[in-house]
Parts: sequence; C-alpha cells; structure tokens
Amino acid sequence: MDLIAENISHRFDTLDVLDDVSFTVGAGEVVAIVGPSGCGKSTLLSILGGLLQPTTGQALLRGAPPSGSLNPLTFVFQDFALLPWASVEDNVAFPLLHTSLSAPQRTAAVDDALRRTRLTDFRSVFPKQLSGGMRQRVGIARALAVRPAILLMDEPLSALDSQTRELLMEDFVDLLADGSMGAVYVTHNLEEAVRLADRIVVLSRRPGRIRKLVSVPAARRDRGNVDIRAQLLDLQNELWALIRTEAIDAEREVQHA
Ligand SMILES: Nc1ncnc2c1ncn2[C@@H]1O[C@H](COP(=O)(O)OP(=O)(O)OP(=O)(O)O)[C@@H](O)[C@H]1O
Repeated sequence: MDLIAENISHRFDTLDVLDDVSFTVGAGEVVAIVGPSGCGKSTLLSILGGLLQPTTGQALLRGAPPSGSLNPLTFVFQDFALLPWASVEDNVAFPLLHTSLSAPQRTAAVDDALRRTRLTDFRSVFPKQLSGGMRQRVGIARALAVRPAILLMDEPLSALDSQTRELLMEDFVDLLADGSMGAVYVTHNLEEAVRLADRIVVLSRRPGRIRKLVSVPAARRDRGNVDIRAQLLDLQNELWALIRTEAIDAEREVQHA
C-alpha cells in the first residue's frame, strides 16, 4: 500500500506552513522528513495520517492494505502517549477494543505485538515501572497491534538518552527488515534519518517546501558496517549543510517570537 502526498499546502489562519509538498511512500518504504524547526514536519504528518485536512492538495492511500490490517496508518508519538493506569498488555490491546476481533483474536494480536517488541515478559507491568526506552517499545507494540501498512512516527526517539536511542534504532531496523511495513519518520536528528530511511525529504524553512529528496545508499541492515557508516556520515554532513543556515534563522525566529 502506498501513501501519496499530492501537492499539499497548509495554512493556519494567516500562517503559511506547507507549500506544495508532493512525494510517495511506497509499500514497505521508510521516508524520513527533516527540516528546520517549525517548517511544518508535524503538520505534514498529521495531514498524512488524516488528522488534519490540508488547505489544498491531499493525502491518499493507494493499493490494498496488508492482510489483517485494522488500520493502515498508525501513529507512534514522541511522548509515548501510554495509559498510565493500564498494564503494558492493556495498553497494547487498547486500539483493538472497538474492532470486530474476537477475544482470542485480540489476544493473539497483542501476543504477536509484544513478541515483536520483546515485551512478552513485561506484559503485566505498568508504564511507570518501565524505563523511557521500554515505554516507547510499548508505544510501538500498540501501533503494531493493528497491523499497519505504514507507521507515522513523530520524533519517536527524541525523549530518550543516546544509548537507548541506539538500541531502539536497532529495534526499528529489525521491525522494518521484512519490508511488510513502511514508515514516515519525522526527526530533527539527521543520524536517525540516514540510519533508518530509504529516502529523506528535506523541507525548507516555513512554509515548508521540498528542497531535496535524497535516496540513502546501502541496505538498512548493512548500515552498521564501518565503510558504510563513513558514507552515511558524509550524507549526514551534506544534509546538515543544506539545512544549517535555515535552522539558524528558524532558531532565531523562535527565540524572538
Ligand atoms: N494548530 C495550530 N494552530 C496554529 N499554528 C500551528 C498549529 N500547529 C502548528 N502551528 C504552527 O505551524 C508551524 C509548523 O509547526 P509544526 O509543528 O508542524 O513544525 P515542525 O517542523 O514539526 O516543528 P519542530 O521542528 O519544532 O517540531 C509552527 O510555526 C507552529 O507554531
């Protein structure tokens, strides 16, 4: 199933936020969205996920969802957005509550999501008993429970320390390995973008326009290799050169707002 951004522009009252953004996320593809602060990355993700209607243009899904998919597009949030009073298992089961699944089917879907995120042994604990990284694993398990075609991720690792980030990046590489699920990955972190994405959409300062669409070389599973890391670092520096001036301007604008 493909997700298509077709000439998307958006304005909040008098503020132009996005300008004519078009790209396609192919089946199983991971597309990162990077750009200076406030350039409209999260707004674009909300539009892609159908939470927000763009001023002009549209977000479209094309093709059949994966078999058993209850929701082709599912969000993973920066702050995990877990229910504090519910166990890990109940958090993961939550999006399945009002679906047509029978109780055994629900249990099977939860078991599968917990297994894929290596949370099976933690099913009975509560979010406050878990580290940040484990909480985000629960957020990811909850998203997987509905068998999405495409995960919509808004800075999913930015609340985590660098070691935990690294571990979760490895988890993402594993989760995305079989190509059955794609993702749109909004991030400020260019290292995450080059490590995880097949392609990177670089947006300009607000109103966000596509400045460049970059393909990342090498298969995701090989990106830990020393030679390829060097290549990715070059790409990361190239992207930073593209964004740096506008990032400084955007930063100043935020401070003066
Ligand atoms: N609901 C809203 N109403 C009015 N303005 C909004 C709304 N949501 C976002 N904005 C503004 O739109 C602009 C783009 O915001 P958005 O959060 O999409 O940018 P971003 O690139 O994700 O930002 P950051 O990199 O800082 O996370 C910002 O100036 C923001 O203040």
